[in-house]
Amino acid sequence: MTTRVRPSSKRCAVIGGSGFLGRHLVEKLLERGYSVAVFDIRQSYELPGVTFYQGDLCDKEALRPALKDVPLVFHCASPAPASDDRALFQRVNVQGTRTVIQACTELGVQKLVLTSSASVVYEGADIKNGTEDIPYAAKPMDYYTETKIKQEKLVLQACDKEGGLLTVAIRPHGIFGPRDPQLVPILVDTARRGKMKFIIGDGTNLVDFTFVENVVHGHILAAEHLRPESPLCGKPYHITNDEPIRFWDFMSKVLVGLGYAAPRYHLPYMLVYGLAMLLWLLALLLRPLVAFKPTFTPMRVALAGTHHYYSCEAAKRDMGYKPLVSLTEGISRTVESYPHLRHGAP
Ligand SMILES: NC(=O)c1ccc[n+]([C@@H]2O[C@H](COP(=O)([O-])OP(=O)(O)OC[C@H]3O[C@@H](n4cnc5c(N)ncnc54)[C@H](O)[C@@H]3O)[C@@H](O)[C@H]2O)c1
Ligand SMILES: CC(C)CCC[C@@H](C)[C@H]1CC[C@H]2C3=C(CC[C@]12C)[C@@]1(C)CC[C@H](O)[C@@H](C(=O)O)[C@@H]1CC3
Repeated sequence: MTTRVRPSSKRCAVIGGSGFLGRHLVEKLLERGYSVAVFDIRQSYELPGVTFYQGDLCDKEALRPALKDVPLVFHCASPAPASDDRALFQRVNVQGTRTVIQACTELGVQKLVLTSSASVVYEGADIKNGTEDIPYAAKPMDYYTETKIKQEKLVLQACDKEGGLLTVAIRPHGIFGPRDPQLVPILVDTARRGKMKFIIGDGTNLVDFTFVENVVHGHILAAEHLRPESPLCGKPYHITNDEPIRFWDFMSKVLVGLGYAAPRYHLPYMLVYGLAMLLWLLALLLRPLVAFKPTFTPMRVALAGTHHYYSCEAAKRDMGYKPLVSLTEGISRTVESYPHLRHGAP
């Protein structure tokens, strides 16, 4: 007779656990007494209590050992949003997520928590205090968003309260914190090239930036509250700092904290957006001849010049969420963590 090993409830797997959010999540899970299997295409660190499995999440056979006897899986892997490789996004975020769901189902995983994004409802127009019932973007602004929508739908539709896999999606927005590979590094790179002198639009647009530890907290609460009878099943939840801030104030605080000048001169939003569209088209047309990647993409310009902040009331109500780290504290911890990006650093 074969006896099935009952997975320990303090075991979990983090797909994408070598990444920025993934590693912060792994560290907090370890602190809370979980043992963690990390599955990622690359291994970026070593930690006691973590077993690494290196592989591509599109490969079910590679995934199986990492998800075996694990009741809880976090899926926070994705190609970098800055990539413009549509086929890669489609393969990893859509096909790969299908594979993750199949593997979870076949191996008897009980809960799957997906890191989605608040951008799944953003199409360039203002969103003020947006709730989870806003429809998905009909015209997603880039391939990343297009495939995050498909991915979230797949995961939420897979939720089976009748003894099968339970699923929930967390939609963070503008994650920042120590070791972030994109927001602060891109900002500093743009400033070092002298391009952060300008404010796009009138500078009053409010945006959510969310400290990474709050995002982690939201993921763990979601996992621990996900049960067949809970309202979380098959639902998306915004996780924010609950402190919308002017986009340009946030950028200025980070820049000034690192010793750079804050942007000062205003440029009309429509002018910069039009130029970004032109550049994007040019880059597309010239791609066979020269490869160049504009810094100011239409998506980035839209994010910099419109309101986009979201309500996290549903997460407060259904899982007792409350941000643990304030924006001011988060910004100061982030700035301190980048000595090598300070103005004048070698
Ligand atoms: N950073 C943000 O502002 C933000 C905001 C909202 C949502 N998200 C979502 O959060 C998640 C984590 O983002 P992040 O900022 O930590 O990104 P990241 O690039 O630091 O981490 C992603 C990880 O996924 C891994 N990965 C990529 N393709 C893979 C594959 N085929 N197989 C296995 N592993 C693979 C990468 O190696 C990397 O370690 C993503 O799903 C992203 O869409 C990020
Ligand atoms: C070039 C300048 C105008 C600004 C430079 C900073 C930008 C690089 C970041 C400001 C807001 C950021 C952001 C993302 C990427 C980096 C920025 C554009 C995301 C698009 C990354 C992917 C996430 O899913 C999005 C989300 O929904 O949270 C991010 C939104 C904010």
